[in-house]
Amino acid sequence: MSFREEPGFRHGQTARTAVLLVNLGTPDAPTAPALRRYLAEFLSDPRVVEIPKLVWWFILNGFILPTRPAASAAKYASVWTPEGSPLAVWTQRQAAGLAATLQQAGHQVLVKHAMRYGNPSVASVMDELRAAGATRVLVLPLYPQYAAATTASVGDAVMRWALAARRTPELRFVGEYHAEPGYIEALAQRIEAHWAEHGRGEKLVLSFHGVPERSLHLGDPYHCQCHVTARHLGQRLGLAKDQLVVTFQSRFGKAKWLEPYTEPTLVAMAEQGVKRVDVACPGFVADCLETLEEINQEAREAFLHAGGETFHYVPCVNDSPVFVQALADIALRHLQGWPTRAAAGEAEALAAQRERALAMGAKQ
Ligand SMILES: C=CC1=C(C)c2cc3[nH]c(cc4nc(cc5[nH]c(cc1n2)c(C)c5CCC(=O)O)C(CCC(=O)O)=C4C)c(C)c3C=C
Ligand SMILES: [Fe+2]
Ligand SMILES: [Fe+2]
Repeated sequence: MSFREEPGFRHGQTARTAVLLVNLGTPDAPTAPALRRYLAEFLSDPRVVEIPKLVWWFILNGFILPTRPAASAAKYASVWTPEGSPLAVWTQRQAAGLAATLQQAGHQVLVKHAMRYGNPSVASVMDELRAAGATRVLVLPLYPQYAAATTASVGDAVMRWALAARRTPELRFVGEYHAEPGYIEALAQRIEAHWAEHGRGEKLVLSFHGVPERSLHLGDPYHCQCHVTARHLGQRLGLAKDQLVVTFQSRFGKAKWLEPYTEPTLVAMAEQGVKRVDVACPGFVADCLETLEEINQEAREAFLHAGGETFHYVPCVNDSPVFVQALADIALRHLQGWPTRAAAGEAEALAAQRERALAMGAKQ
């Protein structure tokens, strides 16, 4: 095994601290070829589909990749913006907002974003950070609830990059922030602002991305953390138990996933006489295909078709200042002990100068 060449080592170069935001990723374009590349990478991750490798290889290459890309591309086309995929646009804005917030608070920290699948890849951004002199990297996955399929997979990608590095930076990973006060507050304010503008539904449905139910029995804390987020949010909004409904969406394949499923729940509500619902997706911090198409188009249609009258989708926290501040709070808590102040950088440069002077003295 050979290890990557590093940027040339220079005495006195200021060691830099970095924060890397990582989200799931998205195709480069709403086209079948771009979807095929993206889905091939995404669905080949053993963290995402946990069935025997060979069996899955045949299913993926024999059935899914020949058909799903075209169908998914049409869905992506319905939410694509002039600036690109919504997930990519919001993630860039979150990184820019976090950089500005940390800078305004006097911290000199590099902030970049990467995508677990697609571009910019985790490996390419870690290379950029190393080239910029980062020797300490805090990895902050954009998933408030920990799941092996998402959070652990981000860790895998960073550690895979590190396995081939000559000089590995110091690494820290944020695992979860499902009960972070700033995140709950950002969600609550989004919902309250929506109510102030549009009025309230009879029920607030909180739809989280699903995972196979098996992962719950294998010890994944995701299901529990979704419910904790929902409980905090319900308390903050002053909702009674029967006004709040937690559901899980985006089921993939035939296995049993976390229940209740979002769309059948909405249909059942409409059939039972609920006329008006609000739906929010707290597990997604950025609007994306799963919120804008699956919820705001498909689930809306199903609810209205089943007799519901008014369906309101509440947008994700995206780049709301309260959420960006929450990201900064989480980052600063995990950065403790690492130099992030300009003064600390200068102190390091001075120490290096002293080291050089001592080395020169020793030679004479
Ligand atoms: C195959 C199984 C999947 C698991 C397990 C899974 C978990 C999971 N996903 C997210 C967040 C997102 N998923 C998104 C899209 C998406 N998810 C899957 C499959 C699984 N997800 C697929 C095949 C797709 C692609 C779209 C499609 O073809 O249906 C997205 C949106 C990306 C975008 O570009 O907008 C997000 C975000 C979480 C949080 C999660 C587990 C907790
Ligand atoms: Fe997903
Ligand atoms: Fe979906």
